[in-house]
Amino acid sequence: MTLRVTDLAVARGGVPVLDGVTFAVAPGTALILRGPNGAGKTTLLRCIAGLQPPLSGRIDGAEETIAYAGHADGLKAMLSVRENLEFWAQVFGQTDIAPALIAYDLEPLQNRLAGTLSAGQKRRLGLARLMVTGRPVWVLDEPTVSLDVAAVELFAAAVTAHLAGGGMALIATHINLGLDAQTFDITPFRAKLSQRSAASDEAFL
Ligand SMILES: Nc1ncnc2c1ncn2[C@@H]1O[C@H](COP(=O)(O)OP(=O)(O)OP(=O)(O)O)[C@@H](O)[C@H]1O
Repeated sequence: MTLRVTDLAVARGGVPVLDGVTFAVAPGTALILRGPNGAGKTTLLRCIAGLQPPLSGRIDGAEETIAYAGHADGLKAMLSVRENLEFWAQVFGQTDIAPALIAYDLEPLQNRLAGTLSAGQKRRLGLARLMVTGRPVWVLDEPTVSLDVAAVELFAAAVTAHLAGGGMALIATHINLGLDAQTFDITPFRAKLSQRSAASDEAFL
């Protein structure tokens, strides 16, 4: 099923940030979200992932299909790398964590407590989690933060394999991942200043 966003408006802290956002991500494809700092990428992704409601508009194809990776890795510090993946696999009704361990070169670290990993290693584990969800739509907010060049390549390979299996990816990033993907610049959809100040005024009433 295609992920379809239609005429979406989103707000942060009660202030409209984006308005009229429309795009689609078809099976087997990725869409790269672009836009300067503060443009609203995180806010948009959080709405699509169901973490906050939109102001208006439609999101279709997102029910029970999305695996979201935001700025926080969401690891269980007192579980090992392997136990973290087994935990998430169980949550999503999956069993096989081996491909995720291999894809992110986590086998040598599998018995380490997640809390003892470096920032980049934690990020690798956070991204490996996507693979054990079995979910087709990966919604990723700055996934390569803390990753070295080799790990970025592992990530790009994991996304490419996911797409080849009919998956989808919506990725906010400032770097070039080398993926064969379309880009979508959200800058033209920034809410008008008048909308922003109107909302702020309301907050004072
Ligand atoms: N809790 C908050 N309350 C009010 N405004 C907020 C809050 N969090 C973020 N904002 C504002 O909302 C706007 C959109 O922020 P958002 O994090 O979605 O942008 P972004 O495009 O992801 O930025 P970046 O590239 O820096 O990560 C920004 O102007 C930001 O300052």
